[in-house]
Amino acid sequence: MNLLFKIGFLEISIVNIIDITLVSLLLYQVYKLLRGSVAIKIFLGFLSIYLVYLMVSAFRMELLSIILGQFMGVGVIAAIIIFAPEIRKFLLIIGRSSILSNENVWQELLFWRKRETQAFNINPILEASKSLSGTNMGALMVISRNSELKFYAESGDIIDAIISKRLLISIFNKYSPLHDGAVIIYNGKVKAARCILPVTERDVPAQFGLRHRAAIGMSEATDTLILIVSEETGQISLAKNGKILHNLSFQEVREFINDYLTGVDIDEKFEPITIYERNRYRGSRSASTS
Ligand SMILES: Nc1ncnc2c1ncn2[C@@H]1O[C@H](COP(=O)(O)OP(=O)(O)OP(=O)(O)O)[C@@H](O)[C@H]1O
Repeated sequence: MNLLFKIGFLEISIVNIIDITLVSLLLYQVYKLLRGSVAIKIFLGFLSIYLVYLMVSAFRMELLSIILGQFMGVGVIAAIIIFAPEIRKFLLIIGRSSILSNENVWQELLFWRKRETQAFNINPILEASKSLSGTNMGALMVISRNSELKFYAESGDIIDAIISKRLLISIFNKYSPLHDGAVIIYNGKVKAARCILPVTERDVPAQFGLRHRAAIGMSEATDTLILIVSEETGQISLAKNGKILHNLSFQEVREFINDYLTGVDIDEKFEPITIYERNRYRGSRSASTS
């Protein structure tokens, strides 16, 4: 059964409407993924050529449609090469938002194991952050609720020890051989230290150095919450889903980590980097005019 609607001389079926809605959603997701990067300009270029190609074909302009058709054919391969990092990110987003990406779900399905709650005592993380921030020691902590992040853990040194304030402070002590890089915290344990995180390729405010860029990059690639202690200012920030919250109080940090670990959706509370930049600009303008 396929219901048909008539709008003037146009006939649209339910399937057409679903098709158009899905394509619009897909294009919006691709736009969101590429927004702020150079790739968006290339993507819009491809899209315009494709639209011209469709129009030319509809008007049966054969010579032009053959030329543009050839270009589109080669263009698909070129797009795969040019957009390789974005395609990877897109697949990662699909993978991480799927319920099957949760390692606990696999364990449950395969071994009939009861799902464990990933909430654990976060006081050591907060106390260590307080101490590190007070002594201007930089730190980068990746908190994961549903994955051991083996791939990233293996880029550093595996530790697999129960978290404690002393352990975290020792790791991030400037003289410790483990201080360079990030720690991965999962299920109440420091899984690894000295881990290398993917650095974001987006434009970020100049004040954010490599530590913050790595935190944002990791939050784009995985469903984790990343805590950053700035070595320069001692300020504490959290990154989630490519967004960041800067200069947080310890109470706010506690609430965010607790919410994240108990499965509350906190993504909406984070500021996209573009908004962060705008607010900062407004803030500095009002400060200079007052
Ligand atoms: N890709 C990465 N993965 C993990 N850790 C990283 C990565 N890149 C940088 N770091 C960490 O960040 C440190 C450098 O921080 P940098 O001063 O450039 O950043 P920042 O964002 O300005 O932070 P801060 O405010 O602490 O100065 C490095 O010593 C290293 O420990």
